[in-house]
Formats: sequence, structure tokens, C-alpha cells
Amino acid sequence: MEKAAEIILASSSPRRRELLETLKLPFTIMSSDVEETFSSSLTPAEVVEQLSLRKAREIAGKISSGIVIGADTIVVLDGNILGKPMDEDDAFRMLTALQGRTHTVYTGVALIEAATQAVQVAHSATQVKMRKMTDQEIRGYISTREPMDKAGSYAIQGFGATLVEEIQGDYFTVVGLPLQLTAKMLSQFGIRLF
Ligand SMILES: Cc1cn([C@H]2C[C@H](O)[C@@H](COP(=O)(O)OP(=O)(O)OP(=O)(O)O)O2)c(=O)[nH]c1=O
Repeated sequence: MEKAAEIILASSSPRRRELLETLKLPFTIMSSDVEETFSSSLTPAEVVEQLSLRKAREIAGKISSGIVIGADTIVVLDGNILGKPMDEDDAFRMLTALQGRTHTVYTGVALIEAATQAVQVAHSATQVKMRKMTDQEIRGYISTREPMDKAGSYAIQGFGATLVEEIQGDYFTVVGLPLQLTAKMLSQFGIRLF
């Protein structure tokens, strides 16, 4: 029997690890530590594709075989990109802007086959409608600390679930790894789930 290709998740995000575990494929984790800066002339889709590729490339450069997966998530409101908050005031500003409105979450996924350096990169976008919140509710949510390491300062999989009225698109894109897209990309490298 052919030996299954090893999968390496280039991420320190516990959410991405949990999501990839859903696919029941064995994988290892190597945290990438890349500069998450980008040119302001890029579209949101280009930003997440470029950053996910940068994360995957950093790890692919250190190994000789296996398939590396990198991902990146941003929140976009009125064309402005919201990443992770710098501090509580920044989280307050982001949540004040997002409440009562619809924004788009973009997640990029990059796969690199280390042996051949073959690359696949794509993204998924999901629209999220957030309910109205008072300043007091926003401060209460921030006091849970949940927003502090999340793009857009909320987590749909946590208390943030109570802030989201509806979504259009893949839920997993919002959490940080679109599973349908990831599985499709893995299958293009010959890795099938079932
Ligand atoms: C909007 C949203 C984001 N997030 C998270 C997903 C990502 O972990 C984070 C965005 O930051 P990223 O820079 O995409 O990822 P990361 O720094 O956490 O991990 P790594 O670069 O090592 O892979 O926000 C949620 O968990 N839930 C949500 O609802």
C-alpha cells in the first residue's frame, strides 16, 4: 500500500487544529511565525491568499516531504480590513463598527506539496450579520477576553454566537478554516477522506 502523505498544519491557532481534526486525517503542527503585513493595494481575497501562502511557505521550506496547510482570516467592513485587536480599546472600536451591520469574513487556504513545491491557493468568503449591541454589552463581551486573539474581535464559535443573527456562506470560514474548500484542495493532491 502506498504510504499516505503526511499533512502539516502551519498554524498556532487551536481553532484550526480542532477544525482539521474533524477530517480525521493524521496531521502534525508546525507553527509558522511570519510577518502579517500586506500592501494596502491588495483586495481582501488577495490579502488572505498571500498571507496563507506565506505561512505555508515558511514551513514548506523546512521539510522535504508532506503537504503543508496554511490559512489566514480577516474581517472586512466597508472595504476596511479588521485583523486581531491590539488592545481592549481597539476591540471596542471594531465591535462598535460591526454591531447592527453585515460584514464579510475572508479565509485564505494555501497547500504546498513539499517534495514538488506544487502550490494551491484559494479563499472562501462568508457574510455575517451582527445584531445591535449597546456599549455596555460590548464592554461586557470584551471582559470575557474572547475577542482578544480573533480577527474582527469576536468568535462565532464562542459567546460571539449570541451576537450573530445570520450568516451566508460556510460557517467554518468564519472560525478560520473552510473545511469544504480544504478537503477539495487536499483531494487535488490525491488525499481523499472517504
Ligand atoms: C471572526 C473569527 C475569527 N476567529 C479567529 C480565527 C483565527 O485564529 C484568528 C485570525 O487570525 P489569523 O492571523 O488568521 O490566525 P492565527 O494568528 O490565530 O493563527 P496562525 O496564523 O498561526 O494560523 O481569528 C475565530 O476563531 N472566530 C471568529 O468568529
